[in-house]
Amino acid sequence: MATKPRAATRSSSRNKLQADSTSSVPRLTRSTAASTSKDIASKVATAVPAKATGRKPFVSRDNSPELKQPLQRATKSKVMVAQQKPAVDEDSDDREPVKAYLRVRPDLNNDEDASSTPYLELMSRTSVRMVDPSAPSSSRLSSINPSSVYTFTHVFPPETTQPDFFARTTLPLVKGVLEGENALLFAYGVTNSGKTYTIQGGGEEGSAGILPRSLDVIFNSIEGLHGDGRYQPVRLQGIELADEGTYPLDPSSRYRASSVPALADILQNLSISQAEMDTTTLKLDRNHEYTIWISYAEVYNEKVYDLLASVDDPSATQLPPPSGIPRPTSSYLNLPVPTSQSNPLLLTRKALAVKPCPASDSDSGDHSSAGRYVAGLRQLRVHSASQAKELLRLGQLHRTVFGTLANSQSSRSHAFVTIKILRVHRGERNDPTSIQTSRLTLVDLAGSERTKHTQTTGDRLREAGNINNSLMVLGQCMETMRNNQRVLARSLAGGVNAGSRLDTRDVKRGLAVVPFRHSKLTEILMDYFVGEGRVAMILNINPYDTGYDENSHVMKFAALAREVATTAPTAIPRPLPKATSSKAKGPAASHTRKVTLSIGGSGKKLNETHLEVLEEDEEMNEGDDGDDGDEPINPLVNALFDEIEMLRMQLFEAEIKAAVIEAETREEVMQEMEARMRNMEKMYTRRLMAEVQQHEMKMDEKLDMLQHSGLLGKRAQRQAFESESEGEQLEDIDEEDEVNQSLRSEYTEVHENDSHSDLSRSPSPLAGKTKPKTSSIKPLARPQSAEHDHSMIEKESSDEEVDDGIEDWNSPPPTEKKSKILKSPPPLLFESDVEDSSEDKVEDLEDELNGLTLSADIRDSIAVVPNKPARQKAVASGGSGVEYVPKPGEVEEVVKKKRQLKKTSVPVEASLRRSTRASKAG
Ligand SMILES: Nc1ncnc2c1ncn2[C@@H]1O[C@H](COP(=O)(O)OP(=O)(O)OP(=O)(O)O)[C@@H](O)[C@H]1O
Repeated sequence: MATKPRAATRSSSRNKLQADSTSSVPRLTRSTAASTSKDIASKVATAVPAKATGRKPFVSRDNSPELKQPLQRATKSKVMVAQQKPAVDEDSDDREPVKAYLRVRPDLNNDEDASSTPYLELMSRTSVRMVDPSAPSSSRLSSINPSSVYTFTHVFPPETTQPDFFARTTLPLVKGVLEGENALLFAYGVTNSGKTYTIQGGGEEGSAGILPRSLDVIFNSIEGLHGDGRYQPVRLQGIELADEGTYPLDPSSRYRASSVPALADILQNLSISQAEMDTTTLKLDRNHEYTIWISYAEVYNEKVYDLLASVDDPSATQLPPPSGIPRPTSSYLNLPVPTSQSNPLLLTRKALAVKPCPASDSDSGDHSSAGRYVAGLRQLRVHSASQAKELLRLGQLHRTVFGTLANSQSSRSHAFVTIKILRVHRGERNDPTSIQTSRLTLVDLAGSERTKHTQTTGDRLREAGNINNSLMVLGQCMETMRNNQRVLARSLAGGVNAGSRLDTRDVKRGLAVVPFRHSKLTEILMDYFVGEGRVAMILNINPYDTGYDENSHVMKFAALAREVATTAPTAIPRPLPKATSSKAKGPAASHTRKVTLSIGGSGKKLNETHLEVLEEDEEMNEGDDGDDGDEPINPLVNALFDEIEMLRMQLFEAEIKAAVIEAETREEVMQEMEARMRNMEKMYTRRLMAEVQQHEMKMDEKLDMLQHSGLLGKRAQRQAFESESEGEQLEDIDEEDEVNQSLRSEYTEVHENDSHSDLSRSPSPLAGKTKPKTSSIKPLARPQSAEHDHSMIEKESSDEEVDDGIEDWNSPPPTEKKSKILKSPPPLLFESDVEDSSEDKVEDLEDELNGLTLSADIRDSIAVVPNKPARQKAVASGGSGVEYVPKPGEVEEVVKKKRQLKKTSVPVEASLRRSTRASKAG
């Protein structure tokens, strides 16, 4: 009877391959090396041998026949086997990278100022940029780029809701677990970044985290498909018969923490909400029955503790034995408060050992591939989501109590919740070998802040050191796995290119040992990385209250994790283990600390509880979980292994140190170079500015010279003349008329004055200038001596200098002066020069004006000596007065000189303005 189904299975395998060879020709045309490479990749990605995995999760009882005992194989499943096995075999390299999700915590201070997150910028749905705010702004512009772009599977901005986050990250894993896959999800980030909020949730409506939601979805989906719990899980993936009388369990029974009003009632600040429910339901194969089991552990100070150790299990015929020493009360949740200081309450908890699973747990029968488990960790069955949440609440309470006792506001331990699902086909519920186990582990890691930032001392320092150590080892494991995978890929590529067969032993030899055993955290998680399981990581980041350094460290960790691939998970039925036998337990070391716990606050009575916490070390030879203690372990091999790991660690540390020194040196050199470049930049800028100023001054001087020489004015005049053409000419004519008139009026006035007094003088030319030029020509008094007048006019008209003085003080300088200026322009380098030259100009002009006054005296006599045509004109005018008639060309001459004077006055004015400005500035 036993051989027939086995033959059927083998034949079905052959059928599968045959079917595949015809249906999947392209796949089979790949080189042998390539297919070998897949096989190797799935098995030797790390130095710790992986389990024989790669089988697809089944969707019905028939699609994983090779996992079951031959006796249980039904012939009717052959067809399905033939169809599905090839896919299983070919896809044995079901490796996928670790998924990394980034979640940005909102600003809880409601700080709307966006500048409070200067170093984090969301670039897309999968990437963010971080810019080091401490980097000097100049270096941001330089070639040295202080910003880094990090890529994730998905980036969740601060406004992401809990349901949305759950649906995108955890729901696919929950689905996989219900179908027989294993999955690990851990939250990583610095303190206060939202890890606990993400996993467990907040207190508000709709803020339940991924853990309660996962439980809701699981129980929604298996509604009506509950198994009877005849078998219970042991270790990592083993199954054993449940204790008699523990099943069937009344689903309405509840787990209890305490029968005494206790500390548990006071420390009720727990975030796992009972009221809220996620209504998502997944479609499952209804031919299966499911039982759900929960375990809750924490790693604190490199010791593993069971957070459900003291929970009263209603299914157990007797309560778990009280741990520790007979003192006032037993386990930590049954705490009467307060107690006196002289008789402190003793809290005991025992650390659990992490042990290798027995070979029987491995489907390959290989001891090394069976993984490691926490010996003595309770796995409690739950029948409903609310029961599960209640249990987790108690575990959370336990964690909070001990966290509070450790005087810590934040989670200083790594908390692991594992939801284990046992699934069996209804028709095979009595066959333990057909039971499949799958598990989902959610890990809330302790904050990743570094000790140098937290300035911790004493116990806190030890705590922080252990946290950092475990997180560092996790990083090292990932790095080694990634390097191994690269080595492997290179070897495979080389083998394929060379067309040679690959020797797996050679490939294995080139792989490094992954240091999982260097910390409890990695030891527990190891199975997900080396064996089977899908791994996802949530990066929590709080850009508001935490620094750039801390968060960039977290980002780098994520970047590393994303480069690691894990093997796709599989559900494997396990053989029933041998009967368990108790073994002699070795003495356990213990660590005791005394703590005073104060409870109370505003409006509450202050209670003080004096506690003594006894943390016992794990027992070295505990054999309560079956045959794992029987595994033959060669002490020499173990010692050598430890030696290798130690050396590797030393090498790793040395490399890290060297890398750090190199990075620091580079940074120093870079900063020095930048400083130098900045200094040079400043120096050149100063020089440039000085040159620009000099050029401006020179330009001003040149302009001054040009203006002094009248070149600029002439050009402008010429241009104006060209543009205005005729109109300008008309203006000139007007101006000539004006001059003509003013000469006449002066002439008239002179004669009028002469009629009153011979000694009176004509008004000064300046006064004449202020007079309206449109003054009408009065009838002139008859000149006393017309001949004298005429002779004087002739004399004056022959004297150019005197004529120049007639005009206003804007009149152009004499021609000799102009040429003088052209020949030697006055240097205007110093203020005093400017002032001197302008003062000189003013003095010159005043002299000219004085000369003008003198010429007025002369003009007195001019008016009375009209020339002949003038006299004739006077007669023609009716004889009422003598009118002055200018000589031919006289008016034009005066106009010309007037213009010249105007031009000369412009540079003088400019010089005056500049000297005024300079004196103000001085
Ligand atoms: N997405 C979010 N939306 C609203 N509040 C949040 C969010 N994330 C975190 N918080 C709040 O921020 C605070 C800190 O979060 P939490 O305790 O989860 O941080 P943590 O990373 O677990 O810290 P520790 O490592 O110290 O335990 C809590 O008050 C929490 O309610």
